[in-house]
Amino acid sequence: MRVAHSNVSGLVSLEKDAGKTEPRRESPRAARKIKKSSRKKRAKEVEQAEEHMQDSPAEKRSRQDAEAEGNADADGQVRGSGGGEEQAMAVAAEETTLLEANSIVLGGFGKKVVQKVQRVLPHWLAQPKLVHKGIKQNLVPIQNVPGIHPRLLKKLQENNIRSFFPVQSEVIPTILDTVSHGFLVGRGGYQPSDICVSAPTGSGKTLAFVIPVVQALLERVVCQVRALVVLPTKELAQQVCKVFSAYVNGTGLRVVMVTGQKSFAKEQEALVQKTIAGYRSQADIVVATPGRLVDHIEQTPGFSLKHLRFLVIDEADRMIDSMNQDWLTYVNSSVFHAEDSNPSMLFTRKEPGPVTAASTCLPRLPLQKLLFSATLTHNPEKLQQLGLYKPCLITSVYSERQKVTAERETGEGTESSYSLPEGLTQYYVPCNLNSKPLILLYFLLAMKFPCVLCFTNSREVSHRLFLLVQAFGGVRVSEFSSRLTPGERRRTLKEFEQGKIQLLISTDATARGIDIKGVKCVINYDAPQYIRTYIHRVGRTARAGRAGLAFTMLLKVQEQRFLQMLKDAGTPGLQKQLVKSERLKYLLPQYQEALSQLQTSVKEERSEMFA
Ligand SMILES: Nc1ncnc2c1ncn2[C@@H]1O[C@H](COP(=O)(O)OP(=O)(O)OP(=O)(O)O)[C@@H](O)[C@H]1O
Repeated sequence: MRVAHSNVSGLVSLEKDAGKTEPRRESPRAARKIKKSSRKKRAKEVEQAEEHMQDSPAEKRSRQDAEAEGNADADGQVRGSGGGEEQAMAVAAEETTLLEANSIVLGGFGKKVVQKVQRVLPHWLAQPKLVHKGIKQNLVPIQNVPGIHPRLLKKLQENNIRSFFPVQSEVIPTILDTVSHGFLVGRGGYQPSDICVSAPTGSGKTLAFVIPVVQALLERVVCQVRALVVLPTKELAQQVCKVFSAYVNGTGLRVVMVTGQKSFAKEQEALVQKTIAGYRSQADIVVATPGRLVDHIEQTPGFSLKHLRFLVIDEADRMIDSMNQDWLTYVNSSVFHAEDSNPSMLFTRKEPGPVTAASTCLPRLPLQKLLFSATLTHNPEKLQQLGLYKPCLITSVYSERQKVTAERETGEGTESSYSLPEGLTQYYVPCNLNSKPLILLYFLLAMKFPCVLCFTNSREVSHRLFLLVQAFGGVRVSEFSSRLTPGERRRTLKEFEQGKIQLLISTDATARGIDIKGVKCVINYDAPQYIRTYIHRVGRTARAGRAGLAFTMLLKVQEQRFLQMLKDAGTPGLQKQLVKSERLKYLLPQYQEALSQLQTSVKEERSEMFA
């Protein structure tokens, strides 16, 4: 039976069911003892009560008299007054003790001292190789970086690259070192380490993997898919594909992009060719988005990754977030469990495991993973999903001050070190909902900001803001979001890069990785929710050591949280930029007109949608 009663703190406690829960304080033995003694006492009380009932009438009367005078106790012995109460209290106290001994406290909402869990990171994460340099002061002439093939040096010069950025001069030799004995076997026959690179936006990570991958494959004889680069968006894949194409040009290596920009059949044709002897790979390097890649692994006959040597995961933290698409499982099964794998192959394919005598008997073709991101997670559980082998981490920071420790957006409570571009100047602009569009127009019209990339938090806001600015006039404006077809998106980015668009209003579709050289200023029209989003958005400017401005519009209610988020992240020097309402006044009449025009446009669009 469960009996509810109040304990001292007023919380309700339940007498536990026998055998279901354990006594709260006493050991089982002590509890049994207490129970036994209480049973004895109760028996004694019952006995005495019975005796009391059996008294002769005379005795009863004298007892009653004595009781009336308050002088009788339960034993029939005459005591001092109040003896009954005392006894009742003693019994109650005893029962409470007994019940407490046999009960658990539910709730327990009082403050408890919780011991802080000390996080212990794996050594490779806790002790990264730090590239502690700024871009401009630490350019390394390309000839000074050891191991680069003369052919590639020539290509670099052709592409106007005279010096390497710090992260490139560190990462390129590290990767090249792992292929110093050719790409078919690791050094000494061992599986090479996977390499993770965490470096700020615009620090040149793309070239840091393009150069060593192309160099490693320069000597290949048969065309097979040996490098696979996976990226989260089509635009990024296209960008990376362009860089690869610039460096494989004239080498005989082939790069194929599979992102869904072309029809599936066209991509299949580009990947494999059917001959009388079977299927022949047409690609050495495949640049892909995860969904389309899985489609080809499943549905393209002859497309195989069994010769894959490099798996490059760009924007790695974002790609980890998309692990639920299971793309890595498909890649692994295509690499290690290919149906047409030949057991008599000189180089075996086995997933990396412990080094044993048996494992070193046959030469193994290793699969090396290369991870790149400006906001690489330091969460071991997340990284574990990638199945990294003896990874090493290269982290680039400009200064201790700019070392950002944050990963609050995921709420995972783990610390990561991010850093922002050296040439970035950041401001926040206090505003209210009505003044937001006016401030944006003021920046563009009065302050004449050229080439502005403006971020909103949704495609609806992007579209309306675009319509509003268009209706206002005087600004060459475009929008970029999933409302546009891939072709329109490509065209828009091109025009923006060519300077034909002054203001590009975008969702977070352009927040990551997109490299548009002329972006002078980023405006967060809607404040980003997470530090990672902020870092990628503002990283569209101040690239490659250039200067750039970032403005974040903040409503009063957002100010504290946002500034705290940046402060927690250790982001220095966010300055306040006030725009006084008097300065916006001259825009008001035209703005009112634009608003009513916007209403008409929205109505028209709605009626078109439901027509
Ligand atoms: N050694 C170099 N010399 C001159 N320019 C370079 C060099 N390396 C890269 N760049 C240029 O710097 C810009 C940024 O490079 P990249 O896009 O690789 O940066 P990133 O680190 O990948 O940035 P994000 O994290 O935003 O993706 C590009 O325009 C690129 O052409």
